[in-house]
Amino acid sequence: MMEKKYDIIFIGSGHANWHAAVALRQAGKTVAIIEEDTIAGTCTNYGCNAKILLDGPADVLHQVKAYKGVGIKGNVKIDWAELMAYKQKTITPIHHELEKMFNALGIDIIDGHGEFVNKHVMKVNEKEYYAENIVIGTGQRPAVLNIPGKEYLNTSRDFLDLPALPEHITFIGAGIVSLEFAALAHQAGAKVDVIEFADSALRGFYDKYTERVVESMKEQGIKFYFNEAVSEVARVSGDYEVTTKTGLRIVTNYVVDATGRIPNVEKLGLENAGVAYNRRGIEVNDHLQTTQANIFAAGDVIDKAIPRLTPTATFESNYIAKLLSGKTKAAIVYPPVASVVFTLPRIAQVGVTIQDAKKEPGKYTVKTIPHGQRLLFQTKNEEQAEVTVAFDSDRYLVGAAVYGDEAPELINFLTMIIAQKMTVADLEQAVFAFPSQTIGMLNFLEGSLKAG
Ligand SMILES: Cc1cc2nc3c(=O)[nH]c(=O)nc-3n(C[C@H](O)[C@H](O)[C@H](O)COP(=O)(O)OP(=O)(O)OC[C@H]3O[C@@H](n4cnc5c(N)ncnc54)[C@H](O)[C@@H]3O)c2cc1C
Ligand SMILES: NC(=O)c1ccc[n+]([C@@H]2O[C@H](COP(=O)([O-])OP(=O)(O)OC[C@H]3O[C@@H](n4cnc5c(N)ncnc54)[C@H](O)[C@@H]3O)[C@@H](O)[C@H]2O)c1
Repeated sequence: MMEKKYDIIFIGSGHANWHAAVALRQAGKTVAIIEEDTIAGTCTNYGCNAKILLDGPADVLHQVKAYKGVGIKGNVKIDWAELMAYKQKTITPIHHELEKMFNALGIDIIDGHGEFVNKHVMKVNEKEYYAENIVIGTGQRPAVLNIPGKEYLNTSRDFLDLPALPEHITFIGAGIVSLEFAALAHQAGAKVDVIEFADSALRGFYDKYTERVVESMKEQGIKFYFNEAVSEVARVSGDYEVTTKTGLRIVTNYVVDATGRIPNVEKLGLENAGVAYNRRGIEVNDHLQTTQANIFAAGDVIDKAIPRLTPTATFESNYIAKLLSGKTKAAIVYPPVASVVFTLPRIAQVGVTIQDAKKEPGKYTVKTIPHGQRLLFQTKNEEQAEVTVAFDSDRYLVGAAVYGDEAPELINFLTMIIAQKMTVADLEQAVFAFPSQTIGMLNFLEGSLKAG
């Protein structure tokens, strides 16, 4: 029996979907969101927000340690249980607030697992719902290694809810999730090791800076094992023994599997709706339209080359809102996308990667700005803080990579210059605050950037 009819049904309530759901409802459309878990999705509940909240004191501690011997004495430490209680208190209300907003706007929330019956009909708990358009924003889930002892592996979501900090934590994978959590767990007082089957960490980021981060984390006391594939986890007298194919054995208190994330495309009935997908996600065209004309996809679940991040999911959601309300017919055009790894120290990048720019010296000019060395007074005793920038042949800034604790803010500043194609003359239209790392950056940039 058909329960109800809508203009648009969204599957998933994360950033990929809820911005469009709100905008389309405000534009007068009838809208429903199907959600089987917590409203607001990964970023809010089990990703970015929860992570950055726990990272706050770790970041402070990291900076305190940078002043040891040059102005700070004594030890400060993190009370994990207190911090976790603060995290729950701050993060938990957010999904309730969002739910209230949906209710107030008249967006129906359908609680349960959504599955396509055909290209217009979704089934949830044996009830059927019709929609003219359907948007798939089902996100990704953590990959779980298929090895003996996989039942002992914890995910990023488990880690972000740990009531007590284990004494010894072992992370499998040296990707973004592992290294961010490793940095934070170390500052919180845990003994930490990272096992990675490749020979380097944080693939895709500028290798000079990823190597520096790993070196810095090693100096802090975090152990790294590269070229090691975990083959088994066993229970040994209350602890866990992690074994790799080469025979490395680590006895630990807690194991986090952070070996990647996989798109939620199974058990969605995509075949019933004629929606094509592969193991990287749902296939879409340049209008985020799937192989079925009335069905769209957004966010992490899309098979895409750009980073799977909250701001990219939000950008896609805003685009779908414009498309389905008739405000645009144009293809989606992605602006430069900034990515940050919230390790301690942090790294970030945007636009043309420094690796790619270096491969084409005739096309790009690469410059290094060692602001930690040259302007140490503006950093928090961070001598290694550095930015590498790439300019095109017209001297526009087209790419940047940042190493240092202020990477998230600096990359946003550089992203603005790239996105707006700013020249020295444009930048001279504002007087920036001093001392600050941005103004330091400007002095160095001005020698290479297009004059006006
Ligand atoms: C630990 C961690 C830290 C992160 N940190 C950052 C960061 O600092 N910055 C950043 O930009 N990004 C970060 N990310 C990535 C970011 O969280 C994602 O890019 C973002 O959440 C993607 O949004 P989405 O809406 O596509 O997917 P999600 O937020 O995952 O939402 C998908 C929703 O769909 C629901 N769903 C799935 N299938 C069905 C179904 N069949 N029926 C009903 N509901 C369904 C799920 O329950 C989920 O709520 C992080 C991710 C993780 C895991
Ligand atoms: N700051 C951010 O923006 C942020 C933070 C966290 C997560 N995210 C999102 O989550 C995704 C990253 O998730 P992730 O860190 O789990 O994945 P990832 O792909 O970044 O890293 C996984 C790592 O695990 C390694 N690995 C795979 N199998 C292994 C094995 N058997 N043994 C040892 N190592 C193995 C891989 O070589 C890789 O280095 C990102 O793509 C991003 O979308 C973003």
